[in-house]
Amino acid sequence: MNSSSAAAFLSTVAVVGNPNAGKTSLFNALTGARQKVANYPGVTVERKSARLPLPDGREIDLVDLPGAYSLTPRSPDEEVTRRVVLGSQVGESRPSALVCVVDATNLRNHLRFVLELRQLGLPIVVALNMIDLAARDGITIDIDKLSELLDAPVIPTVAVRRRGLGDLMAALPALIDRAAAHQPEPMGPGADVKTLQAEARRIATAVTLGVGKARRMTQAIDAVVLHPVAGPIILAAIMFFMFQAVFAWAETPMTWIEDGFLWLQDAAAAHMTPSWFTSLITHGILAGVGSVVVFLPQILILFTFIIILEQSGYMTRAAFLMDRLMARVGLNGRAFIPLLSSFACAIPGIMATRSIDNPRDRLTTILIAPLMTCSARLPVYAVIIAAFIPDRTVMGPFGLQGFVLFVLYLVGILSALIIAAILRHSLVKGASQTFLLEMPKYQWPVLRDLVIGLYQRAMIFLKRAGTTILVSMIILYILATFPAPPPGALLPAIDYSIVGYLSRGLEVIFAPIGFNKEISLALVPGMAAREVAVGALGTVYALQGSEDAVAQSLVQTLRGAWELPTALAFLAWFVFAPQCISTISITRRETNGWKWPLFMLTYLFVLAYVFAGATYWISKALLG
Ligand SMILES: Nc1nc2c(ncn2[C@@H]2O[C@H](COP(=O)(O)OP(=O)(O)OP(=O)(O)O)[C@@H](O)[C@H]2O)c(=O)[nH]1
Ligand SMILES: [Mg+2]
Repeated sequence: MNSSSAAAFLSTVAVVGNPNAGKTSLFNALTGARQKVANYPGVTVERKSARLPLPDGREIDLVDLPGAYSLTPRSPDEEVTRRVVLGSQVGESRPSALVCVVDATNLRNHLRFVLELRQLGLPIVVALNMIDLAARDGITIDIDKLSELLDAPVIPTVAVRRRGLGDLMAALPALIDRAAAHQPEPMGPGADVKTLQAEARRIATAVTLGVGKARRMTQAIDAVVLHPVAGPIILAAIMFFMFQAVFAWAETPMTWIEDGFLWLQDAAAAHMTPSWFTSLITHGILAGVGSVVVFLPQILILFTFIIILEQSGYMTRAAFLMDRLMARVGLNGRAFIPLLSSFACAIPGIMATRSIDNPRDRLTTILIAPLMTCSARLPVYAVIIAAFIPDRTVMGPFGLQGFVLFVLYLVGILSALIIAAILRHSLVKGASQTFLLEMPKYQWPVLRDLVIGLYQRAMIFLKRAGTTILVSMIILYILATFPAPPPGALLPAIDYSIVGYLSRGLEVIFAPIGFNKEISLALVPGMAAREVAVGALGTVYALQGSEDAVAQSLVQTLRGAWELPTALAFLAWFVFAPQCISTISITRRETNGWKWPLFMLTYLFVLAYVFAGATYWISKALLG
């Protein structure tokens, strides 16, 4: 068979099931893909596919889908699942078979969807996933009986330990053959939800042999972490500790990276003849990119915490704790996960709003997502904090620097809640919906997922440093060195360049809020990606320094060049920072038009300006 006819016969098999059943874990384990897995419902919001070679030499196209409770979609991500499964997705062939993933500890709820899917007439195989957790809870399942009652093969699996994968693979060829032999019968009226629910219960009871010590551990932990008083205190303590760690643990690796870049700068300067090009390498690229890359350790520490909290199942408890507060400002409880993702980056956060069923709730969440402190802002905060906030302790062992970082994140969250409340009473009126959140079981984080998650974060960050940031730095450098100063010029060369003129113009706009011309200038490339602002400061100050001055880190330079009120105003600016271009464009895509992204841009700009200005003038008055 040549490749084109092979492609023509490629069958599609879809992985379907309730949210958090372990579909993506299974998909990753089977295909070697690295899609995001986390211990809460609603992680996958798009269709993802990969080739899978079967034991008999054929290949299939395996598709991972967002979790759904039924084929009656309640949110845009469930709609994706429905369309793919029913074959109504444009440009896509209907899957010829389904792998239905169910959570063995939650059969009563998960079997209902399997029964509904079975009515489609497609060949199915059931992956009875998470049997390790079932065993832990003392649940035993009669697999043969389940298979008989469902009239489909049932394969016990532990997706995260790769158990049962061989058996599952072995079941696939027969499935494809059956699909090829019969066209699925057209769907009849089908049983209603209540009937299916009752049947699911009946089957679950019939095949579940022993429910032993059950979920005693989960209940014991929940009694503490969901306690109305202890719960919020624990949540605040975890967040507080997380930001302390970001500063406390990152110091040593950051020094290494910083020293490495300084060494490179010195080495380049020493081995290359002084020229425009040498200066581009040392002052433009190394100073600019280096001042951003040093923040890699902090980003990784932050994500270690986030991933562990996600995987352990704690994040859903945090969502539960926040739900009352969020409901009070008119946010849907389902907004928690998208907002949480926005701490990494607003883009996946805004995409994750697809799991919110109510369009108004969804829009509100999209509009406030950029107020969650994304990881691109961490370098900006960190460099200013390192330069201006003394490294001393407050309250016992806790550091002032980590505390300030915690406060900055908190200000972002509080402003988001306030803005949401305002929006719900003005532009985006209407009742918001309550939601039911399924609490996942507690689990030890899977090391492999943690490592993959961190690796992916590191790559995203370094890739940006090597692309967006690098390119911005080169453009900035060129604009900062042309035209060359006239002979006998008295001011630093940069003052005669295009950048010099531009920054004097921008300074007019930003001087009232305490920004100098270097900051005003850095804000422009900062629109490409926020951390570029730091790189731009690195380059601009490196260019201003006298040629023979020893290279010093950006932190040292800023300490000498800025006053404290300016530094604080800069921090305040970035809490609201009119977001990067990518956020605007994803908002345009997800809201189908320019109206909302422009609104978002405007309101954030106004807030940033007002808050930075207020911070500047108030702190100036207080500090004399
Ligand atoms: N112990 C155990 N944990 C599992 C197993 N399969 C998945 N998990 C964990 O269950 C959680 C959910 O896994 P995912 O693969 O993200 O679930 P999903 O079905 O893709 O979820 P959505 O995309 O939200 O619908 C993760 O924390 C996994 O590590 C399993 O067989 N055993
Ligand atoms: Mg998934």
